[in-house]
Amino acid sequence: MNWLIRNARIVTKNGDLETVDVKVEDKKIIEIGSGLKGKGHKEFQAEGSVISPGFVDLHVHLREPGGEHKETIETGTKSAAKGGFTTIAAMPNTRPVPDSVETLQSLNQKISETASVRVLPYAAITERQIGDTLNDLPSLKENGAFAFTDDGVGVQSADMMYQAMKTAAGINASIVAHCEENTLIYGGAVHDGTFSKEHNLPGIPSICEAVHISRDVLLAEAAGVHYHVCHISTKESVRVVRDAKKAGINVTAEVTPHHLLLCEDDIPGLDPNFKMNPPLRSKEDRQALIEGLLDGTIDFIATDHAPHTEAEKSEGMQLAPFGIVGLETAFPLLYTNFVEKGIFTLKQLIDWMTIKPSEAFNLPFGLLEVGGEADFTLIDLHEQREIDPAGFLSKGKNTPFKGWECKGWPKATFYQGSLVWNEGGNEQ
Ligand SMILES: NC(=O)N[C@@H](CC(=O)O)C(=O)O
Ligand SMILES: [Zn+2]
Ligand SMILES: [Zn+2]
Repeated sequence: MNWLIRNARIVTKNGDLETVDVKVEDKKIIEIGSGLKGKGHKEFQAEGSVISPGFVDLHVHLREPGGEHKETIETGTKSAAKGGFTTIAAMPNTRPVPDSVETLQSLNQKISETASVRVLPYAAITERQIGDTLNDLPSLKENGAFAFTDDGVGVQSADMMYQAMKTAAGINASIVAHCEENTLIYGGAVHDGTFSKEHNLPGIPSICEAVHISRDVLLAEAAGVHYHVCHISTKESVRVVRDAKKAGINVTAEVTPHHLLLCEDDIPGLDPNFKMNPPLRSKEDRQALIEGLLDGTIDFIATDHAPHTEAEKSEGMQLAPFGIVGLETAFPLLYTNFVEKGIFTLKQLIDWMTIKPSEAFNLPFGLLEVGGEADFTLIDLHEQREIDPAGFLSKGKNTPFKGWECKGWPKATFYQGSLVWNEGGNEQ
């Protein structure tokens, strides 16, 4: 399908909004300008909407194979499209784990059959993510592994991490780390702080994350690899990454919308929709994450979309699984609470959700440009609506943001020139 998007507002390099038409042919953007003429192009009236490159989320749990009761590649990518995402990277904590060429190939097959946006599959660092045996990273890379991670658990052995990093460096691949030192978890379900004390619960201290990051940046320096920190959550972690960058170490980091928006003081009670890993930390930690993003220590935003069933999330704070969904609420939440309040600019927010993750991993996505992929989303910055999990396309309804009033809803998403999400009323 060839499209002519009419009168969308594009964010220019210096952050202004300019009204443009965008012409799409053969999955590519072929022209951006005003008053463009089409020849049989289908028109899409985008008056009043901002056009952004499709969002890129490098931390998503699609749960398939093995966790289809929580999410599938089909439902997770529909949820992504509705949230404005056109490229997502799928975490490997599935059953089976993509730790062999066979399991990865079968995952790729399923993606090509059922995904409605681009899915980049991570492969695991260690066999079954247990941490004992290093996978055959070169073969996995040859078969389409986007990068390597054991997300869901930390790699406990420094030697294992070092071997993985050296191997990854040799094949120009990235190591992506869930940073958690098992001997410092203490059975915690929440952060070791005011909430854990008030409710007499075991807490996960900040050092549980920061000691792994400290270890890993030194290993990454020695191995000469690109090392990426998942869901950074503490002020100590931000400091370690900042110092490592200053020392010239090739480290990048991501932060989630929930760690930017919430802290332990916002947990209303023993509600497992506020339970995720890493946990919501202190308000000083939250402030350090915002500052880290603003000064470039933290490179981009990733949702860590982690769907679980309502039954699983009803097991109480201590027993319920860690994780919350994020794809359908990320942009509206961040736009409303940071851009509308003047803390981030619209351009900063869009960059942290598009070009910044792409640059960190050398991906050719995340820009709206002539000759580039026709991956974009049209966003209504004015209509205000309440977050209603019942309306999510994701199977997961586990969000702490139910009832939050937001603006900035993606109204239509195009992936490779196809309309993959549309609230309707704009096609002619
Ligand atoms: N973040 C979470 O709380 N949960 C993730 C695992 C992870 O990202 O570590 C999950 O798979 O449910
Ligand atoms: Zn993780
Ligand atoms: Zn995760």
